[in-house]
Amino acid sequence: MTGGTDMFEPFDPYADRLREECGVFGVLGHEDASALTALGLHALQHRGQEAAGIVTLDKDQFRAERHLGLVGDHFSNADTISRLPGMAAVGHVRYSTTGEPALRNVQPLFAELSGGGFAICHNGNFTNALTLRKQLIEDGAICQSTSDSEVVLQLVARSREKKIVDRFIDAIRQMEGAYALVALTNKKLIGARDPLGIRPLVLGDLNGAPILASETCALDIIGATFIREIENGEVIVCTPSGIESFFPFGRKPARPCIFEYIYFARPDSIVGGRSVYDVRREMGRQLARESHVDSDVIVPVPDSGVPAAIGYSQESGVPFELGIIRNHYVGRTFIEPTQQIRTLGVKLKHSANKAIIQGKRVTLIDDSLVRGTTSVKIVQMIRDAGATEVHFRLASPPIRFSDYYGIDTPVREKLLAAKYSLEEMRTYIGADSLAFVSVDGIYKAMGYEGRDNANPQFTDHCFTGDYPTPLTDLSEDQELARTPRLVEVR
Ligand SMILES: O=P(O)(O)OC[C@H]1O[C@H](OP(=O)(O)OP(=O)(O)O)[C@H](O)[C@@H]1O
Ligand SMILES: NC(=O)CC[C@H](N)C(=O)O
Ligand SMILES: [Mg+2]
Repeated sequence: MTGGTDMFEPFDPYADRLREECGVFGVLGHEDASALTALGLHALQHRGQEAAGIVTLDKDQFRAERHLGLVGDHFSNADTISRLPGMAAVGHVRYSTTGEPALRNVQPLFAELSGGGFAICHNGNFTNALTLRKQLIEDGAICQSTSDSEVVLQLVARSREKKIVDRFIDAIRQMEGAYALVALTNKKLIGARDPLGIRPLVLGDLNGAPILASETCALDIIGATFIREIENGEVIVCTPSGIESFFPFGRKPARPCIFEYIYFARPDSIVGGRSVYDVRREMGRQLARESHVDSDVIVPVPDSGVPAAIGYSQESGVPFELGIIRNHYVGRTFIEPTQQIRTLGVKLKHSANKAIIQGKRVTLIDDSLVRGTTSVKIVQMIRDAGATEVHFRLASPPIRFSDYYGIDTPVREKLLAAKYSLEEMRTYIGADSLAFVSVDGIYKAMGYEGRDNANPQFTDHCFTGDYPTPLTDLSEDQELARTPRLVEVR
């Protein structure tokens, strides 16, 4: 059986798919602030590979360095770190959701406010930023970027409140959508999570210095102790004399994004008190309970399909083998130069381990299927390696809806599960059978009886279309606002 791409549309090996989000980091009161931030960002690199930046504070002097590219390419040498002295720092790794991947949108963003400097890092996406930005520009604001995150800076600058924390709260009260923010002022390190806690943020401690980071893996790399998660709707303010918390939105139940568990967070991170690795393995077990098919070998699609495949194998008793080898020197933004090279497609990243595959009935396990780009190529590759049957199992439900909260999913029409039935998808990817874990199944894997439809425990809009916030920018014609007037050439 071959991939049925011709039936539906031309196969596009460059099709964009689920992308990462962003990672944020901050530290206050440590002499190695910039080096710690560089290490923290390195641990968070999986959350965004387009750009990275660090802003430090040395007495009253802020210093900024921002680059397109990876953390290791720009922040791993002593020269860079020595250019960024100071006892406090914030940093960011970016995968753009609003605003093109150009230098002017690379974070931390910085503004000279009446009370002093203000640097800000944002993971997430504001769903009313374009609407607010249009109003701000009409009112005379000079926007230096096209990023949604800059709107917070503009609103802090315009706030009539006196104290910086009040101005910050005044600004985020006007924002809709998802955010984990880390900001640095002349005296304070500030963190905030949106009212539903859609995006993650944790507090750590390194010898008395508070650390804020997207994930616990960024604490582990610097030997910091995990203290707690920042709560949904919490604003946390760290100063040399202590830590204060504010809840400007009151207390509501949280609805963190379930995709952190499925794909985004690093498996060694603890999110919401759960090991991401354990949850993924449990999702694999649940998948086996729901849709097991006889085969000789369970093969994960590296990287993020591995823990689910281990769980599936444990539950089904079918042996787990590394039937696909991943090339670790291929970045996700690898640019293949010619059409001839392009057609080699996935082999740049994945290759079949023939010794394991030949003559076997193979069950492939991946965490998610977005446009089907990976699965089409992998199924064909496994058949070419001599598999007698190829079954595909997904440790998440079909992704039928776009994300507007910091994950760069393609537009809805390009999501395979939004266009096709299960049988059409099976034909498209060329597998002998195809199954996804159910929505209730992922909640079971998280320790619940199922999804609480009256008060869902997570935001799972990608599967259900149940968006937990207003989507103001979608209801207006924002096409013009999305188009940058300036192209940065270098
Ligand atoms: O259906 P598609 O559009 O191909 O997208 C789905 C694939 O994308 C992700 O992997 P990715 O290659 O981004 O990263 P990973 O190496 O961390 O698994 C995900 O784990 C799937 O394998
Ligand atoms: N993926 C993200 O979290 C992106 C943050 C922000 N919306 C940007 O585009 O820069
Ligand atoms: Mg993958």
